[in-house]
Amino acid sequence: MEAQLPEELSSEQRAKILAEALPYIRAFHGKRILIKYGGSAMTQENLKRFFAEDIALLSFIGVKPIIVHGGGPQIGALLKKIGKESRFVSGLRVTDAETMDVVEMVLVAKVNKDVVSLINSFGGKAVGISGRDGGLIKAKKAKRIAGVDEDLGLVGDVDKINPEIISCLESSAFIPVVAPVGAGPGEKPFNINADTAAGALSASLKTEKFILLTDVPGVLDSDGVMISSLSEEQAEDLITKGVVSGGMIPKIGCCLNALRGGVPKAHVIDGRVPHALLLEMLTDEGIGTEIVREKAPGI
Ligand SMILES: Nc1ncnc2c1ncn2[C@@H]1O[C@H](COP(=O)(O)OP(=O)(O)O)[C@@H](O)[C@H]1O
Ligand SMILES: CC(=O)N[C@@H](CCC(=O)OP(=O)(O)O)C(=O)O
Repeated sequence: MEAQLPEELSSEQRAKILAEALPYIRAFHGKRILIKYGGSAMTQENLKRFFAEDIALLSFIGVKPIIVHGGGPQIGALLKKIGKESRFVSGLRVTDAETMDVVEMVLVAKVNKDVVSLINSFGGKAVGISGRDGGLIKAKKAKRIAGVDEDLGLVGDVDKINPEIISCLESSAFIPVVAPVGAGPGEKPFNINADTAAGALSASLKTEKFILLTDVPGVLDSDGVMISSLSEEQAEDLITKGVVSGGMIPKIGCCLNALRGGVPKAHVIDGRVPHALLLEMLTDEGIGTEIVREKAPGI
């Protein structure tokens, strides 16, 4: 079922919500926000439009959004169509040359352009690039996965980021939309997990926030209740104690990488909620879980 907007609000309620946004608009004006776009927000028609509207709106009020998108399910669907099965190791798709062609076709030629077009249909100035453009993401072959030596073929880790292309686009108020394909040795395309690429880019660009859109309300405790705020240490503790497991482990890992790189706050938010981004950025309550950087002693 498509996500619906709630009942009509009174004019007083509308005015209150708009006025509540002012301090946030002021605080985030001119600031970079890195958003990892994925899950239902990228597949459900209604939610796709809400997301694109949010990005256009944020850009119009002077925020500098940078989007890194996923597309794992879309890659899987095309591979299935051509009769090719994927094998995953710790959530990473083992990528041979033929799979890499499909990954690039789906992420760069299809998903990326669809995201760009939808944002632009709301008046935004989105531009689609991949990590191979302008030398944005240099990749090295991923070798050790979860502490074990593995050969995943053309799967890359982020080696180096050259943010020049992002700064160039931002200086003309373009919104960069990045497909997570990096340039490996000899400029060969490498398949990089989108969460990993997003966290690394957020750290390198020192964004004000790193926001991960996913399909759960946020980080849940052992009783399944959402935790609204975590320190880095508490987040690590949840992994150690096994409260955070499966696909949430690498997500928290990417958040922690962004925080260690100097990003003040990372957020795991529910992309199934209409206008999740605006709710997180421009309202007092926010949504989802924030993970807050611990300041180094003496700072
Ligand atoms: N403590 C936790 N809080 C929230 N989600 C968790 C937790 N532990 C494990 N998970 C799992 O992590 C999943 C999110 O990771 P993943 O499926 O890889 O997301 P996505 O498809 O958005 O990339 C959730 O659907 C949930 O099943
Ligand atoms: C190495 C690796 O696994 N790359 C991912 C890239 C896309 C991705 O990460 O998309 P989601 O965010 O939708 O999962 C893949 O091939 O599926």
